[in-house]
Amino acid sequence: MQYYQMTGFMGMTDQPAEAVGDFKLPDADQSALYLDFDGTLVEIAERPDDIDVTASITGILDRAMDRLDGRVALVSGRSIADLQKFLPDFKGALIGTHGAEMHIDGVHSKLVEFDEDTVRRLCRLVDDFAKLCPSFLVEHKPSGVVLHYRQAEECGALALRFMESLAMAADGFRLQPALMAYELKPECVGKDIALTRLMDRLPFRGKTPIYAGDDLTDEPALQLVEHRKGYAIKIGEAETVASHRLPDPKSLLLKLEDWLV
Ligand SMILES: O=P(O)(O)OC[C@H]1O[C@H](O[C@H]2O[C@H](CO)[C@@H](O)[C@H](O)[C@H]2O)[C@H](O)[C@@H](O)[C@@H]1O
Repeated sequence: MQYYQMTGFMGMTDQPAEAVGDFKLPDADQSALYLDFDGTLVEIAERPDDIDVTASITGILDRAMDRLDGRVALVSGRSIADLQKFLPDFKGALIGTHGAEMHIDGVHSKLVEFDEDTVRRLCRLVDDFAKLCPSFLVEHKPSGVVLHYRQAEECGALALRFMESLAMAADGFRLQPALMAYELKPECVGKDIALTRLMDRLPFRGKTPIYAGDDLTDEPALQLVEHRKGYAIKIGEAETVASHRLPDPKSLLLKLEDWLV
């Protein structure tokens, strides 16, 4: 049994055999495009602020917005403020902080309730802890906090123990393991939950969903897209519920470029 089957992300039936990248995207006129950000659209970098949002990425997003009449959304673990910092001209929908917030048509909304005092306390505690090992990097989010250890790999186990303890003590919050990072986020947050809300409103409603994502946090969203008979695309080699796969962000950009001609 595979990992995602054990955790309930993946059904017990075999996935269809398909060579990596060997699939055709559906008619753009009938589709909506949902893209994870880090590791899917942009390559992973040493630090969250080091990512390179290339002209090719912004160009593809512009073309997709045009070709799909605005049915393009980014679905990220990053906060919306952070996404907007990297993509100031993007006019599509944004789902941020793993589904805790949404920005659409210039309107920002908070999608889940959580205790803001607890978030402030968690941020302070993680900030203090990180001072013990200067290579740690702390990222504050509106609804949580991330402890990055990419520059302090030897401290990964220590980071896990500390963040696990905080998760146990903070009512309503849970630990989210991430790429070389541990995050504390509200229990009720999920990209799939936010995505359901977005898919059910115009201009996304009734269109075939195409979702690309690389992380564990994308799996519930990929599962939702499979369920809705859309195109779930896993980026990278990790196990997945998705029926389609591409090796890296570069190949996703090429696939989208071909599709949008
Ligand atoms: O949901 P995503 O858009 O994939 O965001 C997931 C997290 O991405 C960022 O952290 C990761 O990417 C960084 C830049 O490549 C990398 O340095 C870090 O090690 C990764 O964990 C972001 O900082 C987080 O807030 C997102 O949740």
